[in-house]
Amino acid sequence: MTLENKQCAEKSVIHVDTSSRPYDVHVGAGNLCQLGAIARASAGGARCCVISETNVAPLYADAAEKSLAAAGYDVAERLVFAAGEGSKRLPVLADLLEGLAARELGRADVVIALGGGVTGDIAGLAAALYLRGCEVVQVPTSLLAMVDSSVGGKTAVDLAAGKNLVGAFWQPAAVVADVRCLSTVSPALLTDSCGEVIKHAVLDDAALLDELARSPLNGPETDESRMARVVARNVSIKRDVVAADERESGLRQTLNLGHTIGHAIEAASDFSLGHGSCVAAGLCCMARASERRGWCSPQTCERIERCVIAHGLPADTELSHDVLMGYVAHDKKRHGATVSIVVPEEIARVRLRTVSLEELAQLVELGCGVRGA
Ligand SMILES: NC(=O)c1ccc[n+]([C@@H]2O[C@H](COP(=O)([O-])OP(=O)(O)OC[C@H]3O[C@@H](n4cnc5c(N)ncnc54)[C@H](O)[C@@H]3O)[C@@H](O)[C@H]2O)c1
Ligand SMILES: O=C(O)C(=O)C[C@@H](O)[C@H](O)[C@H](O)COP(=O)(O)O
Ligand SMILES: [Zn+2]
Repeated sequence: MTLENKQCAEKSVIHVDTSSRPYDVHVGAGNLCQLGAIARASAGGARCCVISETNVAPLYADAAEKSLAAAGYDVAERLVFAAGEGSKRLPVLADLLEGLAARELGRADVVIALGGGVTGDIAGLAAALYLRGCEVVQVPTSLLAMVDSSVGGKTAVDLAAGKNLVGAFWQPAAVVADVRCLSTVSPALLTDSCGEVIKHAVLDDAALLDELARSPLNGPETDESRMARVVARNVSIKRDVVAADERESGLRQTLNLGHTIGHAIEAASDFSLGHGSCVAAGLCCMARASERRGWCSPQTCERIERCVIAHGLPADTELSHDVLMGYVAHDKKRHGATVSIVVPEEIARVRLRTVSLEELAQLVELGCGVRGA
């Protein structure tokens, strides 16, 4: 195979057909230089502004802006906020909105969200709000953002009461994922992101789960080609769900697998633990609870735990059940005295259950902190 063909083989385009707007997710090595052309074809507009953060902007904003200018955009001065979950807050959102206004972006102009899930969430929300909605192109640079947060249109900031409590559904005009950007990601962040990859495999792809358990995605066997394939498969899994249920009235709630307990672990750590690691721990806790309730087999639970542990991700939490329940009580999926949870039954089969807070407390007792007990 010639080099040119090999590069073509690593590229894929996944079409996402949500009811509010259809768009394409471009996955491949070296895609960043195509950003301008993809934005022009999908979002149009005359002017654009890159929103990024202090770690990612020095690495990739010049290349992104060069590509945008080459495609004919009038590129406004970029907006850069402090990296980290601590920035996913209303004051930072307000600064970004003031920044877009100061740069005189119009409603037909384009926000470029360049970064990990934090950037995608807050820049996506800024785009949803600014002038009651302008175009956004998502350019995910972390693995988590490539496989999950850039796709599906959930945007949000956090409140003191919990994660993602203020947000909007706002689909991008396009997603441009360049797996080459992962070359600058730290091993710890790559590992963290694998939590959402494993979640997708548990939801819909038993063969992928077993492949990942044998050969972890954060291991030495992963080259750009494998990474691009796994990212594209993850995007397809998420695409199928969000296309069927964009506003999370049913099926989309399954994407919250591992999140009821995961979000609680994340908030209790004051966001010092990464989102993907917390999802991995929450997923294993729910799998163990499911096994002990007789909802899934020991083998199913073990396959999930094995894959999580093979990636060096946490398979449990040491937080007390009281602390966990204190945070779960603020979960968005709580409706009065009940909470919606996602329970693994088999690999590639999960069930949504509505449980009382008392039942959830029992599941937490069964699934969390059981190692060595
Ligand atoms: N909207 C959704 O559907 C959705 C889905 C999953 C997660 N999320 C949200 O995403 C966030 C987590 O995303 P994340 O893990 O990407 O966090 P993040 O954006 O904070 O990125 C993690 C770290 O990696 C750095 N980074 C990102 N790309 C890099 C690169 N290419 N090279 C070097 N450093 C890089 C960042 O600067 C940061 O320090 C959470 O806020 C979570 O709630 C949203
Ligand atoms: O896209 C979705 O839907 C998801 O639930 C994906 C999750 O991985 C993501 O963490 C999402 O932000 C969680 O949504 P929330 O509504 O529980 O905050
Ligand atoms: Zn998540």
